[in-house]
Amino acid sequence: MRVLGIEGTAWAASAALFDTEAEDDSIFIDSDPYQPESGGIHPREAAEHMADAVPAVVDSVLSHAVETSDAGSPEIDAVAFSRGPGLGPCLRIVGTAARSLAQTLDVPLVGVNHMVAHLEIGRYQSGFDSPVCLNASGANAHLLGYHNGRYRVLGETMDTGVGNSIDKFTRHVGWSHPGGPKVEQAAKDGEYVDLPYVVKGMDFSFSGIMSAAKQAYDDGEDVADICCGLQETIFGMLTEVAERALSLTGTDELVLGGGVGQNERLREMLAAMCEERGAEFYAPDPRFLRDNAGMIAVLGAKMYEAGDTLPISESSIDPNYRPDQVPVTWRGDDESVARAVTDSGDIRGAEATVSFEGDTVVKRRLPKTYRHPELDARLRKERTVAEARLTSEARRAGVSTPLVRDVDVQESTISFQHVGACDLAEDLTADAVRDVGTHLGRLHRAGIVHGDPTTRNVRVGGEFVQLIDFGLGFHTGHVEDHAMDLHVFEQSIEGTADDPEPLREAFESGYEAVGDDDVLARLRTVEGRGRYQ
Ligand SMILES: C[C@@H](O)[C@H](NC(=O)OP(=O)(O)OC[C@H]1O[C@@H](n2cnc3c(N)ncnc32)[C@H](O)[C@@H]1O)C(=O)O
Ligand SMILES: Nc1ncnc2c1ncn2[C@@H]1O[C@H](COP(=O)(O)OP(=O)(O)OP(=O)(O)O)[C@@H](O)[C@H]1O
Ligand SMILES: [Fe+2]
Repeated sequence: MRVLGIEGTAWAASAALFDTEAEDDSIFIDSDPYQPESGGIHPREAAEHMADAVPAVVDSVLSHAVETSDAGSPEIDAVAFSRGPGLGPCLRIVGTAARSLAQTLDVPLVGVNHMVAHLEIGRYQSGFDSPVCLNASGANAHLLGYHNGRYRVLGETMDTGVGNSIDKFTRHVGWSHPGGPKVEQAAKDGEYVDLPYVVKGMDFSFSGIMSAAKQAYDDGEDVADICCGLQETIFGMLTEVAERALSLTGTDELVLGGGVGQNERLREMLAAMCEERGAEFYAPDPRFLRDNAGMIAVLGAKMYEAGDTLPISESSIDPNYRPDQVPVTWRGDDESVARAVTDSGDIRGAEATVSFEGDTVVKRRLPKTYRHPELDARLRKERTVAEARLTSEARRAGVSTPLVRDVDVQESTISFQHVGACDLAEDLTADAVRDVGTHLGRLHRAGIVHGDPTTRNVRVGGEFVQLIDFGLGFHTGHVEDHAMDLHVFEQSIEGTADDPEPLREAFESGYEAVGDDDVLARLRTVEGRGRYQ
């Protein structure tokens, strides 16, 4: 089968031929990038570039198709194109080009989600079955896992995409677009500086770091040092949430996607994290990480094989096309990112190792070699202190938590009373989830957020449903922070439950009974935020 793919969501006008029967599975790609003269990507200029460059790259791929066919014709079976997400003016040009080519060649049209393509190229090349995927691209940053016919968003940025955040900083210091490679280069000569580190469960945000980085530059801090601090902080956050996703789902395969994935330091951190926990890591070659039509053609071929083609009349583009909206027609229903976790003896959580000594649980935050040593020391200490303090304070606020028996901040170790029979993830019932809602309501009333309320951080099967793992918690009366806590919990349910809706309802009814209505109202706006800016 031979599929011609066309990409053009933002900056890369690209076409590719994927021939599934070629000996080496070869993928021929021709791309023409748009380079803004100044500033960032201008949608109108980018669209003008698409209008010029898409026909040229398509022609070049068609010529290649003719050259590599015995028939003297291109022998294309289907045309696949990026349907979204991306810049509307660019997508429209690509959509028009793809429709007319499919009609001229008289072959089916396949509409591909660009973010799912960033994921599937890594899955295809790695041969992994059901990995967690970290998409680190310009306009996006999220973790995806497949479950029940859809890719679930396990965690994502609450504001801008990771590449766009970096590019905004480099614009501030007067460097040309794209900024990512320049930050990578400059960081090599820099010394680490501290910047705000913001992770909430598997979600994260970049705006605070970026303001702090710009401020540091304006204050005369060495730009190479800031670049080093930026990379260590941002990529440390992405690696941490990726690890949390592996831990939450029980998966031992991670693939990387997106243009920021070309960064050596990010790849090094992810590889080190995976090695440390015995997981496998795969990062495609740079030409398949940055926007390219090869990934569109590869996913296009899978979709075409599954009969997932589009009538021309229904092939409109969608600038906000989310990966979790895509019906995944090319994978089996029985595949899933969520697998049973078999625990024998010690448990390796995302952050710590936990060992059981009688009815005592000893939690140690061991150093993470992927993190910069200064950042690592700071986080381990801060979180150990927060966890011990907030676990006790939560009890006083009427929330069931284990007793804290001993704390050793120097060694980042805490001893807790053993509670519950299993994690909520293993026995996910509406009743237990309702109790979690009530607990969070009480906690918020006491001015505390949990910070990482997932189905693995709740223990069930004992006298009470108990909350554990307060290491990311803090004191706050802000509605926004409280709503974020609820969002993190709901995402963890949606990531793994077969039928999340009744659980969500139970959770919110539990919260409503004691918590603040404003928080539930804010939750609705949090859910729709930070996507594709
Ligand atoms: C929707 C679509 O148009 C969009 N595409 C996109 O953002 O292009 P992509 O090729 O995946 O990523 C580009 C980003 O990748 C960054 N980048 C490129 N090389 C980098 C490097 N060595 N280190 C860090 N960032 C890098 C650039 O600065 C830029 O922000 C997306 O996938 O979100
Ligand atoms: N007090 C406790 N009683 C019983 N089991 C516990 C207790 N504390 C931790 N565990 C078990 O250990 C696992 C990991 O603990 P914890 O969540 O605190 O570690 P972590 O490394 O912070 O994990 P993550 O960041 O992945 O949530 C829990 O999911 C739970 O199964
Ligand atoms: Fe992309």
